[in-house]
Amino acid sequence: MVFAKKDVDYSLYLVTDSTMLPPGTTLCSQVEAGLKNGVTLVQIREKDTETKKFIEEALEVQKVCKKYNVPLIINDRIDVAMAIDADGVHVGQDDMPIPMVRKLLGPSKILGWSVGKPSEVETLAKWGPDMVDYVGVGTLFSTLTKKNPKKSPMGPQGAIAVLDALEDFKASWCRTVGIGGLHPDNIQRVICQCVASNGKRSLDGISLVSDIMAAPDACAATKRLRKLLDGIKYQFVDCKLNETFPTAASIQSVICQVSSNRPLVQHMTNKVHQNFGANVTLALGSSPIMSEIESEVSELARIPNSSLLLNTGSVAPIGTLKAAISAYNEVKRPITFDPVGYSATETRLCLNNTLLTCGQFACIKGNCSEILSLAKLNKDKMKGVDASSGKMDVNMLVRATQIVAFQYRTIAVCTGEVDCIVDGTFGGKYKLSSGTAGVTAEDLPCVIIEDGSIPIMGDITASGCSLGSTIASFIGGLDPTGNLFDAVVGAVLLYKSAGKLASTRCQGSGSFHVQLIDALYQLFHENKPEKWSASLRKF
Ligand SMILES: Cc1nc(C(=O)O)sc1CCOP(=O)(O)O
Ligand SMILES: C=C1C=NC(C(F)(F)F)=NC1=N
Ligand SMILES: [Mg+2]
Repeated sequence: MVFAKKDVDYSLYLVTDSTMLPPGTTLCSQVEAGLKNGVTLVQIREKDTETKKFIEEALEVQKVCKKYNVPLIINDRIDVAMAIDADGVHVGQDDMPIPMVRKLLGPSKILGWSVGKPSEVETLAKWGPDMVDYVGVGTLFSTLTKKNPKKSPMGPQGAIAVLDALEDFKASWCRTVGIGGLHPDNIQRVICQCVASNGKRSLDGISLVSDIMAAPDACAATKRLRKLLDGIKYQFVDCKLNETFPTAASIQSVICQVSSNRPLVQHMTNKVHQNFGANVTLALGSSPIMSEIESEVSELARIPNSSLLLNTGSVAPIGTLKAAISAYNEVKRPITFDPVGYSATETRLCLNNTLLTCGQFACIKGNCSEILSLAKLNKDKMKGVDASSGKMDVNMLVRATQIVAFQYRTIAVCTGEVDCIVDGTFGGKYKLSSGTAGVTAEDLPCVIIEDGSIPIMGDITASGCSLGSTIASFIGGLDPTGNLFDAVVGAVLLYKSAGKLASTRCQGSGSFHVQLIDALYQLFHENKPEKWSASLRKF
């Protein structure tokens, strides 16, 4: 049986591994359980099996695949693939070169290649459409399944770079599956975030080993995966994600929700910010808890209206920060991420990039340089920097904020003289293969808040960090019917207006600290956004 290549369904691609079978299961029983519940492609990958046994197993698996009319791919062993007339072969970068494999297999067989970086895509594109039919994009997340791993986890951002390369090098024929550490807790995020920057393609499927092969109930495991793949909405927070333009009325409603829900805002943040952040949170009718104890994150996340502010000035061990991200994601409670000093040092770059792959953030907020670095638009690439004033051109700021919002499927906030806020959640909608149907970062709705500069803001500690406290309070205080974008925009608008008010009342930076808390308290409790000095405008 020859499968027409265009008909291959890459959506749920099972790769076998008989070294992890639970008691009472066999290679074939696990594969059949998968096939019965939605596996659409099978690859037999048995690195340590002798050829004779490998062929016996492959023939058995092939029989089961034929029963479900699903193609069988053989990993690495081209000889075995030809001997049993399998439907295709998958090879890695260090296996037989693709052109040779294609010569042996002939044109109609399916040929897959492991790809980890754009340069490998350039090679594949040069070979043209008759060579590689699909690529395994990985290693997405750390995994114990692949022995002596040669690649460190690339995260969704690494996969985006590969998807971009496929578009840049015009390899439109080539399909893609993500692989490496994929499980129900990260699959929707991966499909949602792994979209080419031109919006024209997302992954065609996901490929996994242990989630099914090591599952005591492979039927249930496969059903769960199938449901996530066929879903269309990634509801990562317990509130509304619809893209509406915030108004004074909608912001007033957010404040009513916050004051009645009194959110618990867990701060994992730097020492300097802790005290002031706690007072800002209290001024906003919310209750702060400054906790970096790993063993209590799950309990805190489960408290109604919990909200996590993760400020990477925190000195908590990375394991604690990762545990907090997982705990809040698991219960769909919001995380506000503040990648302080994002790329100022190698250490911070590595820490921030690692945390950015660990979970879904409701909001990512940073200053101009942090957002520009996150968007990989560092200054020298920036035509927009005005030589004399050194001021950043608003267009560049908006562009960078849109890129961050798009790539992390989050609400991105860039703070400075002008604040930009972009909604990159797409309402939580996601889809295999077709990306965002061509919608790109620059199409994303952006709100600008300009109220002139407040120079004294820079003369106090934790002014930027405390905007994080404000955002986390507002998001955390939402009802399930509350709107995430309204909450973030409302928080920034309130903070900017309070800053302006405080700067007119203070005598210096010392009293500015106090005046800022008073102004936040006053504007919050008055709850008259239409009277605030800072104003919104659509970009
Ligand atoms: C077979 C394989 N290839 C990878 C790559 O990165 O190319 S990672 C991997 C193992 C994936 O196993 P699990 O789903 O259990 O994490
Ligand atoms: C190393 C591998 C990487 N990717 C894939 C697949 F996902 F199937 F493309 N299979 C492998 N064996
Ligand atoms: Mg290999």
